[in-house]
Amino acid sequence: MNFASDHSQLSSSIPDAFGGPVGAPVGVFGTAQAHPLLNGLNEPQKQAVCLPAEHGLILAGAGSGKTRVLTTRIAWLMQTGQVSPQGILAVTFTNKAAREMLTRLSAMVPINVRSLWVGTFHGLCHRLLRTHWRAARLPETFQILDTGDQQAAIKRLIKAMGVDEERFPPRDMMHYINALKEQGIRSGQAEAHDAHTRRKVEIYAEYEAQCQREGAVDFAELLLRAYELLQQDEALRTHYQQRFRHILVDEFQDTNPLQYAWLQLLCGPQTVIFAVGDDDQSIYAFRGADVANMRAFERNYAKGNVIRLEQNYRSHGNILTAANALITNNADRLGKNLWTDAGEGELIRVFQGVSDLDEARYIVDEIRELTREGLPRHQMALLYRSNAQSRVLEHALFQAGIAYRVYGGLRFFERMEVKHALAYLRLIANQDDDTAFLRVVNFPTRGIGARSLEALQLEARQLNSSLYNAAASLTGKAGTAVGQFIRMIEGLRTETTGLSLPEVIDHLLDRSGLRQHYQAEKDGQDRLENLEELVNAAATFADDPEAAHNIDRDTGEATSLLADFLAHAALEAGEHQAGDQDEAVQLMTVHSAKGLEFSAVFIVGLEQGLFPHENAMMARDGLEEERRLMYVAITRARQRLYLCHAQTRMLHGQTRYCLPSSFLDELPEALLQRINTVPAWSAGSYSTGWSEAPAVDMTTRVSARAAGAAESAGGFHVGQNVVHTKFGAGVILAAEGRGEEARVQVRFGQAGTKWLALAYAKLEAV
Ligand SMILES: Nc1ncnc2c1ncn2[C@@H]1O[C@H](COP(=O)(O)OP(=O)(O)OP(=O)(O)O)[C@@H](O)[C@H]1O
Ligand SMILES: [Mg+2]
Repeated sequence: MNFASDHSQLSSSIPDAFGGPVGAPVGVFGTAQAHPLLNGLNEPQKQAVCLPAEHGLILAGAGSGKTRVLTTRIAWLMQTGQVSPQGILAVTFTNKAAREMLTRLSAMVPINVRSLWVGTFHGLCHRLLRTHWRAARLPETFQILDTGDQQAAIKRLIKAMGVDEERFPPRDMMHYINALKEQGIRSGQAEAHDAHTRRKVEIYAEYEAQCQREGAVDFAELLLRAYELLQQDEALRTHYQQRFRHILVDEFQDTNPLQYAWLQLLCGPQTVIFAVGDDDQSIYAFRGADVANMRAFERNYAKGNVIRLEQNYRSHGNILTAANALITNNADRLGKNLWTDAGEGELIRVFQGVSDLDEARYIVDEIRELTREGLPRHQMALLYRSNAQSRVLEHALFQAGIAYRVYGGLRFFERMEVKHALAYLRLIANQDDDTAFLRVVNFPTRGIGARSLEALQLEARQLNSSLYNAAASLTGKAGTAVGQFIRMIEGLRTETTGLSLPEVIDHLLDRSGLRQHYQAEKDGQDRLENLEELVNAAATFADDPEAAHNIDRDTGEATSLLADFLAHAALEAGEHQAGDQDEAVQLMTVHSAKGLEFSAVFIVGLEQGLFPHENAMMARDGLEEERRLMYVAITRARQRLYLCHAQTRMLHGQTRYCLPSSFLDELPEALLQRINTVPAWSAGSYSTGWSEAPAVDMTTRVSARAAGAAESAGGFHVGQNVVHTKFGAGVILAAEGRGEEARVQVRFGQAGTKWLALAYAKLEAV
């Protein structure tokens, strides 16, 4: 099938978009049920895989096989000749999930799965826009702005408009713009009833114009543009409606209204939508996801075809019972039962440490123990609520020599030096990209100062052109310096013509001076290695351009590899990091753990204010969303689950005294094994009901360590009277740690109760 970018050619090619008969297969519950692909599935799962060609919804809890059913259904539809690979559109939640799905599919059906449209909403919309850039009113070389770029672009705009950054912080403006885009609202349609909002709408309008001028597309724009493209272009819409006979959506509970509307647009009279989801795992309401979509879908599409899967194949009984007990505290659920025949398994270990450092030490000890027991490292995951929590854990793992991998932290492509190199690459591809221009015009330093840039920006505004094009009109000293930069980019463009992608990058690293810059820098070694890694990444990408799954390979049209690679860099969510190792412990936020599973899971930082997060308390139904997040976290575990919390934690430069998460109280006590390193005298003074420690070996081991530490907390003891140079007289309530880490909690007469690090605090015994 020729799937060209010009839709005028499309209609003639539609008939061969799908092969084989369309419609319900003969004997769905007869021969189909005996199909080899269905081996090992339970009855409701088989029924779901073989659902006749009607819309359907699988509503089922965690680990019940939703993703497996969805993947098997794709294979089954193709193998039974109901649809050709081109007729499938499958939406996954992450690029990693898309890759996994393709790997599984290629093992199930003997076809080249590369041509399948399987990806995230963002990835699929990007593919659509790349193919139909002209119809979408975009330049062929349009660039994707990641979140950092977007914020920088808004900041630049706010400055150019002379708007007060304090009153309209770029970050807030970014959230405002994205929220509107996610509801499908353009600046022209945005409502404003007061002066402040009117100004925000103006900024939004200017931002839209700036992006259009520069050929820049942010993440929210990818979705909105693709939606508008289909909505406004009837021929194109009809083509895709006829092409995609089967649309399959995983994690349906987390679609936002725009994504749902996009799916509806693609759904023609003959299209069948198959959605799977779990309302209890809806965790993106803060980003506009709406579980109401699931109800609407059930009402308007799935009607009678709602299948529930109730057997969980992932977790042992105790883990599942704990998850079920927790989630029953939420009101307004669609209601599901989950059971397992895997047996109860082990108790859930609940660890209480004196501090975050203690928590990290315990985790390291346990990882070593699990390793001794033969569990591969990549089967262990540390899940936390906020990215900031990873630092202490990373430090402890690093010190212990345990390989680890952080997902969703600073992605490879977001590292400063990599972004610099990519900015040169972007300028080679598209000279109107002002964000890239500003990033590197004076990096490495070329004596182009803020003044010159202001003059250039003014010139560009007057000419209504990009900075690159305005440079020629710039006179004086500023003109000379910027002119040299422009000549360098022009030189790069001619010199790199005909080179392969890795060669282009290799060349620009030298020509731009980036390589020399980091060679000369004292701590530049890491950065240099990352730049070399970028060349490697480009080589891998060039060998296997479909790896990104964003680009339409069946158009037959030569798409620019450079543009593809830049899109890949912007869309790749750090799932393909450099130094990818199988033998690494996996670290990630609970949000990014969605859909995944691990043999052993540590949920860390289970403290009030952290998990549930304090910000959530402000939002409507915030606690319920946090509870769903906790449900997701617990249900990632197959065999062993650790729930960890600490009495004190350093966060954002402050030591906080923490109470255990209220979620811990929602778990049946009989399922838990308490492990406590807080000395009795200390735990007693906070009476959280945690002091009784079960007599297991581990408890004895860690408690002994903590007790030893407490006795020698810098020579101070609980109950001692002390005086502090600033806070005055007080009494010690608790003590912990030794040496550099020794800390005491003091109740001062006037200043209240504080934790103080003895290495720094000027404290004296009286
Ligand atoms: N019938 C079955 N027999 C054996 N294992 C199964 C069966 N169905 C699913 N599984 C396994 O159970 C695990 C969970 O399946 P899957 O990831 O598809 O669940 P899910 O419902 O998508 O979970 P989540 O809600 O967390 O995304 C996987 O390891 C899967 O291979
Ligand atoms: Mg799943």
